[in-house]
Amino acid sequence: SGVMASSGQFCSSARMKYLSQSEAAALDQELFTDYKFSVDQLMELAGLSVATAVAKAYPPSTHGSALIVCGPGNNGGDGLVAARHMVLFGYSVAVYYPKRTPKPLYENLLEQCKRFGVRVVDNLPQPNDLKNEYKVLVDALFGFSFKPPVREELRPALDALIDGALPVCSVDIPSGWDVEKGPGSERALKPAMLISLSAPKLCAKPEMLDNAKHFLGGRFLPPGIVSKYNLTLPSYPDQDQVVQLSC
Ligand SMILES: NC(=O)C1=CN([C@@H]2O[C@H](COP(=O)(O)OP(=O)(O)OC[C@H]3O[C@@H](n4cnc5c(N)ncnc54)[C@H](O)[C@@H]3O)[C@@H](O)[C@H]2O)[C@H](O)CC1
Ligand SMILES: [K+]
Repeated sequence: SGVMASSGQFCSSARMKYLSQSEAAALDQELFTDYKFSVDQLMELAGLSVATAVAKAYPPSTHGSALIVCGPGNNGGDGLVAARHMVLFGYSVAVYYPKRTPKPLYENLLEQCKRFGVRVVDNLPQPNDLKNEYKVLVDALFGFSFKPPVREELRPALDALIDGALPVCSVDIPSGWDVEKGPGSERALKPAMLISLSAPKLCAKPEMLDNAKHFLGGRFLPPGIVSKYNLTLPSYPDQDQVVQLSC
């Protein structure tokens, strides 16, 4: 349990448990092997959480056109799920998905996107021109399995997020950051918002996030995992899937 800030938001950076990269991977594995979740199940909840948090901070009434940059792993899968939910929330949504992993999971999510009216774009405009077409970017390029430095093939996708001059909402990890040590260089992505999934990772400490908004999403962890990893999670309001952290 944490301290309630005057705003009513959860603030407990001193006591918040931040996961290392190996703890995040172990927790994830345990959900599949011991708790018998399927990837699809957790990805759906993760992606719905992302879409919900984006809509709270950048609602469709003011930020109605979104570009979601999806990477080759499950972080990209979360982005594909979020894209579909954002259409239902009233956004016009485009997805840029340059490196596709040929697995039914991702192929099915992409087909669902198309059927829901998500535009799949094969080329990006120059970073400076992104703001002519979009109001908000969702960074679903790399999650907790990322190991810097970024390989050449996905450098242009990351550069679009860095140079796009638009608010970037990062899914789980700001892409390009070290999962534990954070941004690393001056050129690093500076997201306007981070949606940590299941529990924040070390790079989500307030001193690294700067002034970015921070949400926690993925209200799906079994109590046994919460106690085993000593997670200090805020209470989610009502039946919400996301909660905003105030620090
Ligand atoms: N447990 C949960 O809360 C859930 C988390 N989910 C999301 O899954 C990601 C982690 O997914 P994973 O597939 O393990 O890896 P990533 O998406 O982070 O990326 C792997 C992908 O990226 C490539 N890659 C790695 N390093 C580099 C590099 N330096 N340059 C280029 N490419 C790189 C690698 O080859 C892979 O293809 C987690 O963060 C959550 O977002 C799930 O949705 C389920 C619930
Ligand atoms: K990301």
